[in-house]
Amino acid sequence: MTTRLLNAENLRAAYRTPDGRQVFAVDDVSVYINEGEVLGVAGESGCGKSTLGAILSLTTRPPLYVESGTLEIDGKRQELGERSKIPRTWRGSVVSLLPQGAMNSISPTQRVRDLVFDVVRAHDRTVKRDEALDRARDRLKSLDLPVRVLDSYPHQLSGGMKQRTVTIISTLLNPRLLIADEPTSALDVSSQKALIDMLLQMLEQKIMSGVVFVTHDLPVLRTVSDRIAIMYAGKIVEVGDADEITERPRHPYAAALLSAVLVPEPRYREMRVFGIPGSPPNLLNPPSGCRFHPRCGVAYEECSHDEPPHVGDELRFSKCFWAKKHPGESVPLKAVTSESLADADPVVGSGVTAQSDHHDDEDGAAPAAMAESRADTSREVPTGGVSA
Ligand SMILES: Nc1ncnc2c1ncn2[C@@H]1O[C@H](COP(=O)(O)OP(=O)(O)OP(=O)(O)O)[C@@H](O)[C@H]1O
Repeated sequence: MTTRLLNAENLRAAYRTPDGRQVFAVDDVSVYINEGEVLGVAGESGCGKSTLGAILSLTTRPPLYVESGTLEIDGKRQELGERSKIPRTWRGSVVSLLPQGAMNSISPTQRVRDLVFDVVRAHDRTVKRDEALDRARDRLKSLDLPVRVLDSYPHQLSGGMKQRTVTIISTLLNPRLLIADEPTSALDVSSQKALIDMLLQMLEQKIMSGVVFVTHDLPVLRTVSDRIAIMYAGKIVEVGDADEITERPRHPYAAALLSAVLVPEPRYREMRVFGIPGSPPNLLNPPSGCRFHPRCGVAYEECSHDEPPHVGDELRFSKCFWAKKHPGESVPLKAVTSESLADADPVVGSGVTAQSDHHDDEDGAAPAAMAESRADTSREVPTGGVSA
């Protein structure tokens, strides 16, 4: 039986610019996570992923503010908004953030053990130094990592070990939910694999019960996630099972993101890699209708002025007129390649480019370092590059 860990509904948050305008970087977003799940959040730079991570981890600070929305974790409901008071215990022990670039923010003059003490102490004033260090030692041992890292300065650790160490420190309070923002982006593939293995081990050991994994790296997401949410211009445009999304995208933006993944494996060299034309909109003044329509190769006339419909159920949906007119179908990659745009049926957009026909037919091969990260779900990764 699945148990709901997080329900986040109708989240809306904006940055206030110095001249008093508002940039809604997350606009009416709802997501959920079941106990034991990893939810991947993908999208190009500037689509609102980190902002969503900040809202979910209750770490928003000016100029970002949450206008509205609700968070429910383990059945406990919290209204969000500028005036809402978040119980202190929620931050760190209910939900914890592993922020982007965390490993570079450790003070070079502080040993890891001092950081451990500071973090635990910040949440529990009564804790003794030895207790905090014992907790960290036990945690390192349970994850098969050397306890000597506690005596190290950050510069004495490799990039991969530093990232695993900050991950352990940010989960010392056993949060129910970890929000990991681009945790693998600065790592080489073997360090990525080590971090992902460790996160999955932590889930198994119930150190935390769910992870929101934010990245623009779709191959990594497919490996680690149970479900993936695709974000575009502050909105979630498609959600589904990780394999479903990566193999049968139902939103043209998801298809375009997949098409932009580089494919270094020799057997895929003949595949074409397309970019996504244009760039995400300025959120000060987003396009009307579907925000992707100016870049979409299969857009209809109504996409430019009407809000796209929600097609599907909470397990698998996309917000798209094309999906509404083609229920259950994945975006035909052939129909959105640049060659075939000229023949494509009612198109008003400038052309999403997508990968070759081979994609539909071929099974993927995982980059060696990532392949067995999740033995129970053993997802194959068709590509090895970084998208978007
Ligand atoms: N301080 C700020 N003031 C105004 N707008 C901002 C500010 N910070 C971010 N934004 C805008 O908010 C939007 C979402 O940014 P966010 O960092 O959440 O995106 P992202 O998808 O996480 O990108 P990245 O992968 O580059 O971190 C962007 O359009 C960005 O321009």
